[in-house]
Amino acid sequence: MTEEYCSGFISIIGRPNVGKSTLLNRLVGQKIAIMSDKPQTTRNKIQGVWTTDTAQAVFIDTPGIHKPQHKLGEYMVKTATGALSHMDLILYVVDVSVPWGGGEEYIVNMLEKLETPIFFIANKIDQVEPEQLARFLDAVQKRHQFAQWVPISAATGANMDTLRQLLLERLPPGPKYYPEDMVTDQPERFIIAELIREKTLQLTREEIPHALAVVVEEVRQRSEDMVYVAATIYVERDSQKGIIIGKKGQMLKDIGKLAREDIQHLLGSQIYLELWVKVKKAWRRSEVMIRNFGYDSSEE
Ligand SMILES: Nc1nc2c(ncn2[C@@H]2O[C@H](COP(=O)(O)OP(=O)(O)OP(=O)(O)O)[C@@H](O)[C@H]2O)c(=O)[nH]1
Repeated sequence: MTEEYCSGFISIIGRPNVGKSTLLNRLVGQKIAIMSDKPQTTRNKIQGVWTTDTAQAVFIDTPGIHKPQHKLGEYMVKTATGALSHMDLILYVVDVSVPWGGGEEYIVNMLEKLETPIFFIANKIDQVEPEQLARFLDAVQKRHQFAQWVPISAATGANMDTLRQLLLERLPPGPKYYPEDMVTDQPERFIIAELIREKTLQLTREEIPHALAVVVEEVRQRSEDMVYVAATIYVERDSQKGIIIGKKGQMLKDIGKLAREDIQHLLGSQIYLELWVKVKKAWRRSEVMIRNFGYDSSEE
């Protein structure tokens, strides 16, 4: 039997301390940290990937879901809402051991504007009696609707199998974006792509938008101490290609040099890095998503 592979992008959101990281770690087992000194480049960064035989869930961090205190806050919230609308599923985590309050209502009001399916994750059920949990859920269910209500304990693992099952059922048909080994001990390919992307953004500054993809085509051991890496930088317009290549190819050389240094550091061996720049117009949404998530939330 051939079953269609499914994949999608999921964001875990919620107020501070509700257990988002604990839940993520339960789901993917390991956090992937992406190095960058430029905050914007890690906006919507990948937090982790969960791969099964039939599906792959990519978890994306969309910071900024909080009550805006000032203009920048409002901007952040707008960006976050934009990013959330690109997700296939949102896990909205709530701590059932503390009373439901205005902070939660604020988030829910914002979430209700989205069309993205949302699971209400009632976390820390190990902290409350069943009656208290029932009352909590009942109060929220009277006022709001969610695609699923899933009580769990991220700390103890209670009901996590149910959540995993429900989550897999929600993923649309799609490719395996990342190799399995990414969440075990070899996230090289992914990190190499991130490093190249980071250097490209760093050197070209505002001249190209953050929507740019790096695909690592090949990582091959050439000799005992030399690894060959081939990667393609995808952009949307010819003008952007020109900027990245630069005069007489100088920009691309500089990007390659900086990236190579970091990759050498990462892999602990000499690197031969070959970079191409290609224009690919009109990406599908899923393709935009794989572009390492530096997309502009206003684009479609
Ligand atoms: N008892 C209990 N504690 C939990 C559970 N899930 C998380 N915690 C604890 O709650 C605290 C906050 O958990 P985090 O996973 O760091 O919460 P977070 O939402 O990522 O927090 P921020 O990073 O501040 O947004 C930690 O001390 C966790 O150990 C749970 O299901 N039960």
